[in-house]
Amino acid sequence: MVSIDNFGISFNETKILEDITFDVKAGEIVTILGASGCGKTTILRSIAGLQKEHEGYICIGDVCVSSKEIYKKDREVGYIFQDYALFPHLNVEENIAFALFKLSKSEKTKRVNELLEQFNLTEHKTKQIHQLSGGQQQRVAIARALANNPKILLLDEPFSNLDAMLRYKTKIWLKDIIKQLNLSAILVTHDKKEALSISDKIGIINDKKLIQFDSAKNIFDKPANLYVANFLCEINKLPNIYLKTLNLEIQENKVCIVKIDKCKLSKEKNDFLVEILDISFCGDYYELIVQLKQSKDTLLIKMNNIEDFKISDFVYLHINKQDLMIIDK
Ligand SMILES: Nc1ncnc2c1ncn2[C@@H]1O[C@H](COP(=O)(O)OP(=O)(O)OP(=O)(O)O)[C@@H](O)[C@H]1O
Repeated sequence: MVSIDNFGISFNETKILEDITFDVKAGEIVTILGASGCGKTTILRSIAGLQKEHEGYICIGDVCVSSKEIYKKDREVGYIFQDYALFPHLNVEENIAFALFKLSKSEKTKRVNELLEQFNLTEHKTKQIHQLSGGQQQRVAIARALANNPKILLLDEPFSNLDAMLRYKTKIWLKDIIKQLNLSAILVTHDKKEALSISDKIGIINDKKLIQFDSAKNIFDKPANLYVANFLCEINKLPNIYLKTLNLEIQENKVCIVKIDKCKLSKEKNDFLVEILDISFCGDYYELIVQLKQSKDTLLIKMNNIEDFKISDFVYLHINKQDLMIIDK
């Protein structure tokens, strides 16, 4: 297990992160999500011991490895970097062996062979890195990160260099390895769909803080605030006129949202007449932009079937009351 407690960091006297607290249990995958530059990689680097100066504590198991008072360089951490950071002048087996400098020659050979076998790399062991495909390079990076049997696995955008199918397969494969080896894994990605599908828990960072940390399902179903909802889900913020018509009163600091696939259009009459401003074909669904006749507010709608609707048609907007969510601004 890895515990991050009250973690904070500044660069050149500018605070980047503060009060970050979360745990990753053995066998658990946690994904850190947030806008570019919010500090995701900095968290991974600090856990790996590559970023020495920070506030708070990082503990691996029962041992505090990082605080103002203690700094333990030797941590049981494997790190898969975004660009894999493989050594171009070393071949596959040498790249993997590099992590095993503490072992004797015979122990090293034994472990490298085990890893080559486990990661299906034996036939490529003497190849240079540039002679490998993206997926093979990634397997070398994973083998190297796991060579010393770490307890913690850190993954920075591990799938970004792979095509869609390989990305999907690798995600399942990596998830299995993490569960089998009972690792605590922390992953950084920009891909929200990937985060939802691979993670046991997701942490969202905004404005230096961890604003929500929960299971993927809970975050998706109950985003803590408008930032999380906008970041992870596709939503509409419902305009005041909509709420007024429904006699729905909400506090000043709250907003009412609805997911775009929960908004339906039909010719069946109700209070919410809308004009269809645009229809986009998106493969297996359509996206429509509609404008409320009463207020000129626009909403985005996702529908599988648009019947015979056309741009400039006037139709009615239907949203079930149970699909409305009232959350913090
Ligand atoms: N060693 C450093 N010295 C100064 N500033 C740094 C240093 N490392 C990171 N930063 C700054 O800290 C902020 C967070 O960087 P970080 O790489 O952790 O962000 P990120 O969320 O991983 O970004 P991205 O999603 O774009 O990879 C950025 O503004 C970055 O410029």
